[in-house]
Amino acid sequence: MSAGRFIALEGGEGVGKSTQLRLLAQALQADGHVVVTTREPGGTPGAEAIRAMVLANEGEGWGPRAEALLFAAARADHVDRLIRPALERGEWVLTDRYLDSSRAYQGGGSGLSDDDILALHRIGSEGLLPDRTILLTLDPEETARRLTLRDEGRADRIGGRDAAYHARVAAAFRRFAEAEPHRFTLVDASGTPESVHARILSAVSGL
Ligand SMILES: Nc1ncnc2c1ncn2[C@@H]1O[C@H](COP(=O)(O)OP(=O)(O)O)[C@@H](O)[C@H]1O
Ligand SMILES: Cc1cn([C@H]2C[C@H](O)[C@@H](COP(=O)(O)OP(=O)(O)O)O2)c(=O)[nH]c1=O
Repeated sequence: MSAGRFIALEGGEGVGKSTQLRLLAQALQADGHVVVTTREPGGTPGAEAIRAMVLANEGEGWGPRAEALLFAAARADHVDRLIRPALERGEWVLTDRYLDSSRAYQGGGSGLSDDDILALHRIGSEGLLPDRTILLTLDPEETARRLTLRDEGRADRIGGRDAAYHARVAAAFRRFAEAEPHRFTLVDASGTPESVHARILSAVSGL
């Protein structure tokens, strides 16, 4: 039985992660693979319950440390009850966001140290990393245009933070990709969905 592979799509809000995840899943299924698609925060009932709490605009929200703990707890349930079992069955797992979003948002955006975020990941998920992380990059103007078309100005608690916050997030993602070239593939998210999909297909061909 062919071993499963674990792929994460990462990047800022609105770059096209969900769109590309669907296209990649279809391509892998056409290739005969069993593919599980999922997202973070979420993917299991417990993780989705945490998602609702952490992204809701109501109430006073969470400080960066509490936020990092909540995302790590959601991930622990997601890894334990969905990701690891699927990989052990030899299936492919594609997730829309994973650990590097915590590193970029709670680390780069909110200032927690990368060591602290990685320590939470060791505790929560035994440090499980994807076989490949695809980082979608897009200039902020085009990203904003796509978000406006999709969300008509609505934003969740984190998406609604200011441009400087999201610029720190984007810079953090790039730092991670430069530091771990074996795991990350940088993909230009501009152009038609099909053209981005073609770039992603060539990025995962080695897997
Ligand atoms: N290549 C593309 N060109 C133009 N619009 C796109 C492209 N890919 C996705 N979109 C649109 O942009 C918005 C954000 O895409 P989405 O896949 O939801 O991004 P993310 O999951 O990264 O937030 C959606 O309305 C989607 O239909
Ligand atoms: C997984 C994860 C997501 N997030 C944030 C990123 C997003 O603002 C939000 C997830 O919402 P999401 O649905 O991914 O937003 P979008 O589709 O616009 O990218 O949670 C973190 O801050 N830390 C994390 O560990």
